[in-house]
Amino acid sequence: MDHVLTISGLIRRFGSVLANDGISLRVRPGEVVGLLGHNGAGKTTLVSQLVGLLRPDAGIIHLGEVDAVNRPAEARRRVALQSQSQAPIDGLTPRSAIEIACRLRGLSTTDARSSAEVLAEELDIGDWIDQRALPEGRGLSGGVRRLTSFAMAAAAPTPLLVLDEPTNDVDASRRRLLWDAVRRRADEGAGVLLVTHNVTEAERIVDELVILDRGRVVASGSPAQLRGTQDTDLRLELQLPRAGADPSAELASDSVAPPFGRRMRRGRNIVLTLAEQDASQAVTWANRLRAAEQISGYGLAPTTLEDAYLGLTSSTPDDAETPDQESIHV
Ligand SMILES: Nc1ncnc2c1ncn2[C@@H]1O[C@H](COP(=O)(O)OP(=O)(O)OP(=O)(O)O)[C@@H](O)[C@H]1O
Repeated sequence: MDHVLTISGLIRRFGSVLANDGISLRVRPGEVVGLLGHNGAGKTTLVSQLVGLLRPDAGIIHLGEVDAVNRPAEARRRVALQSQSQAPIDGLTPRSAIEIACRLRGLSTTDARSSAEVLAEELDIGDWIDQRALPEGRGLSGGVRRLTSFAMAAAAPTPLLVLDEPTNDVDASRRRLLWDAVRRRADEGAGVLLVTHNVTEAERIVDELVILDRGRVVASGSPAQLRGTQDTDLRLELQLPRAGADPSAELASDSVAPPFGRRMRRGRNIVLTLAEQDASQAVTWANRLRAAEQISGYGLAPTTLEDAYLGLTSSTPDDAETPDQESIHV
């Protein structure tokens, strides 16, 4: 099947910063591809190039058959973008903003009207659809503005839909509606590139994930592939006491410990993966550690993509409280 987006060997520098360092990725029609990365990983730089706001230093960007670097105006017609910053809708109502976005993409007045109605219903923003956005964030909440931005991008069908952190400021129940609306656009044939640093949310709706770290692709594949574990695998999280040695540091010489897969440390928490059949041995081991006050508590649950993601990417300022993060395969 032809790809709606093909990026190959993309390089973009800002002075001495290599913001995109040879990135390659593809999006097929009907597919949601998540682009994950910490702050500063290079996500927005990539998006800006594919919509023609920045020119790459090297590399290929094709939107379908169109070379987006050399024919940006033509490429722009094949992609709709919900950018990370709020759409400038002050003075407009959500209804008029969505209808204008539709008209700019060539829809008739009648189709623009019905598209705004459908999206208001889909996203449950009917109560504010005729309320005017005012300067300085007055008139409409951040969440309704964000949903309106999404609706403006999604209202007229395009081969590629690019969403840069679409759920910022949106409440939990409308987030769900938004994800359903994204999935629906893909099921209707659009390719979706979803840019986010919210791993848990992305995991629920994406078909493929591309993980960026410091401008480079460090991993890509389906969520199950990236978790790097079997669907039945479990994670045992040990909480260490404030001043205690790490009881998982000497696993090889611990005869009671079950075989573990991946071991990751974040501050005072140790996450170990294990096979389902070793669960009861793991609980016995953890109970013994707790009785000996070597740990203050533990939890056993299915493995998460977030564990794999944190193992693949470099530490961020968020990890400042947990400077001793390390990822180890044992
Ligand atoms: N216009 C610019 N001038 C100089 N440096 C820039 C510019 N834009 C981005 N950078 C740098 O390029 C790197 C990648 O930034 P980018 O905004 O693409 O990351 P990001 O993954 O989108 O981050 P965030 O999640 O915070 O939006 C960072 O080191 C950033 O400081």
